[in-house]
Amino acid sequence: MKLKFSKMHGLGNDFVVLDGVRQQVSLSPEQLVYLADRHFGVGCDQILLVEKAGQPGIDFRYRIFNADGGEVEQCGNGARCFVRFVHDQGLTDKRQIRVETLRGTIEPRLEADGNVTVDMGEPRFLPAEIPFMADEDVIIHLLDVADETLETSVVSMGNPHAVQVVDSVDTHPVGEHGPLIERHERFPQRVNAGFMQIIDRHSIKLRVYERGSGETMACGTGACAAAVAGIRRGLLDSPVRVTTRGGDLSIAWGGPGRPVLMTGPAVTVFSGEIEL
Ligand SMILES: N[C@@H](CCC[C@H](N)C(=O)O)C(=O)O
Repeated sequence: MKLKFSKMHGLGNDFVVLDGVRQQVSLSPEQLVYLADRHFGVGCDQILLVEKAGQPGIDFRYRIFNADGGEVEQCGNGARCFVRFVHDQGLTDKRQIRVETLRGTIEPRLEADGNVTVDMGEPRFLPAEIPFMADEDVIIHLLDVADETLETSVVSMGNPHAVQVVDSVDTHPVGEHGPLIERHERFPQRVNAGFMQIIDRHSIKLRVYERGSGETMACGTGACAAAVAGIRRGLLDSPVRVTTRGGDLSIAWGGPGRPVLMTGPAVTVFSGEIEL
């Protein structure tokens, strides 16, 4: 089977994007892992699949697979690439679309300056998939990791994030703590581990060790989760500039009950065809 794909990225968080509207796409976990493999396949952090929507009023269905082949609920940098892909490929002429994901609807919009703003929906501090969370008002949880007790905020942006404040993202042991947090027994579905350094009330530096992909250059939902956690903890004010290893995102949040707006770039690198 030959599959057409585009290689895209949002701040270096890179994707293989597949058009499942005009071609038949049904991939096994092994084929997904092969596509994501940086040595034997195309190479990416996530594979994004565009499908026809299953409900009226929605433009497309958006499916996301981590590099380990597991399907997940949400991907923020991918959402920006998604709207650029469907627009540039002629799948729609709309600049703002409604997209269904495994956890609700998001609305990405292509801006005149080429950036994309995504209405990511409401964050939640009581994710059903994280059973140990007992009270939505509890915004700091103590997590024992590597002989240390970490103060983490657990935020769902559709997908789960455990975010902590660190003194320096450059020297913090992200590579050591990230995998331990990702697979901590308190997260049966595993979790994305965020490490944020507060620069001032409107800016942070962020590294994210992603569930199923390892540390990435940037994580869109991780940026939303970190900004939301910082605002709820009284450390930050909206909008927040989030500086990742791949560049900057702007995150705006009006507080509980309001959606998170994420703005940043979406870039196509090349398109190709691969035999699977
Ligand atoms: N890179 C993404 C998040 C992708 C999914 C994540 N690894 C998960 O397992 O939840 C983003 O930009 O949000």
